[in-house]
Amino acid sequence: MNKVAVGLSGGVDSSTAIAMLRDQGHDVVGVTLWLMKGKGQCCSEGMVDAAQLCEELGVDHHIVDSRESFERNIVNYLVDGYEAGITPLPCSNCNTAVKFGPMLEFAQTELGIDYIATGHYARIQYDAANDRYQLLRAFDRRKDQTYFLYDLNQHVLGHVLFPLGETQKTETRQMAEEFGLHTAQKPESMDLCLVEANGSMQAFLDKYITPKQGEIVDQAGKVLGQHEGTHHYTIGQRKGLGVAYSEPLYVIGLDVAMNRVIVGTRDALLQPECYVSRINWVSIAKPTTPIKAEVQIRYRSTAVPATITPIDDDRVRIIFDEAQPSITPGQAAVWYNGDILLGGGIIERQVPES
Ligand SMILES: Nc1ncnc2c1ncn2[C@@H]1O[C@H](COP(=O)(O)OP(=O)(O)OP(=O)(O)O)[C@@H](O)[C@H]1O
Repeated sequence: MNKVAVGLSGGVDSSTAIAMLRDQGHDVVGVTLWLMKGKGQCCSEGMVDAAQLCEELGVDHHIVDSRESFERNIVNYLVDGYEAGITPLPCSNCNTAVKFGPMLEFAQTELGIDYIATGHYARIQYDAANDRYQLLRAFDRRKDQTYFLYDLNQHVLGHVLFPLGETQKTETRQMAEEFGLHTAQKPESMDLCLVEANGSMQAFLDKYITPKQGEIVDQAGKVLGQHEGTHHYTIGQRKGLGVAYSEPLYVIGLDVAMNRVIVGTRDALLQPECYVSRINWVSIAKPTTPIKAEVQIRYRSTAVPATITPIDDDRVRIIFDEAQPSITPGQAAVWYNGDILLGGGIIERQVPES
């Protein structure tokens, strides 16, 4: 029996995770990070649900005020990124900088508890041959969240449990019912927490970034329309361009200096390669020669075959077997060998060829 501090958002997954661990005989406590002001998951509603759950289970519940860290690491990161013309991925950053590291630190130093757990759908296994903790895709592939966890370090992976890694989401709800948890029928969160809290990413960003009208142009620089601010657009976006054209048009570039949104046809979206930095090698040590792997460039996209060449400690070049659409600077590229997450990093802005 281990003592485990379980991260509780107030949702069904973390509720079931803590109940499962207690059922298996672990000595559990709940920890909720207070991330944002207002109502909703991660905010007051989530904290109340988590507190009620701990009361039902008869276990202690701790709330850690993490609002300042969330503001600094996530809100500022997003606003700065969108202002600079990229589409930052907040969730992996949130997991690394706001959730896992600080929660483990809190558990170990404040509670004297050596392990934390969350309701993420992912698996960890220890590879004795390489003395590394490996991160593996969840059994429920549709719920798999490893893409957002690529940046966790070995220390954290060695002290985290993912009780739902081998569970199908349908079974999670069933277990929650069987455990009699009041969160059993709570609806799924459908989007980023900040999007849920603000209605849309645009509404969130408009609170921080002053809209600045500019031109929508094609690759030749021909003006096709007007936009209300480059931060409203992302590479690959098709909807909401308001431009009439003979073929569907997509955002293929954001030129912040010229305050222009560049659009093109689907062919123009295809890129054969990209550069990725801020690398974290997870399940293997940094290779010295190119490796073949399957690379995922968005949470919901399929991993596709590619060759990854380490350039220096913190940078790789990825050449896809087939050119890919919507390679988006700021999003994570995460590479796998089957179920095993090998590593990942952040897609760099493409440097135009001169
Ligand atoms: N504010 C928080 N405080 C502590 N742990 C959290 C918090 N938010 C999320 N977590 C942990 O991270 C896991 C994944 O969070 P995510 O936001 O992806 O929600 P989810 O998959 O909908 O899970 P849940 O149903 O538990 O909300 C949660 O199951 C929980 O263990």
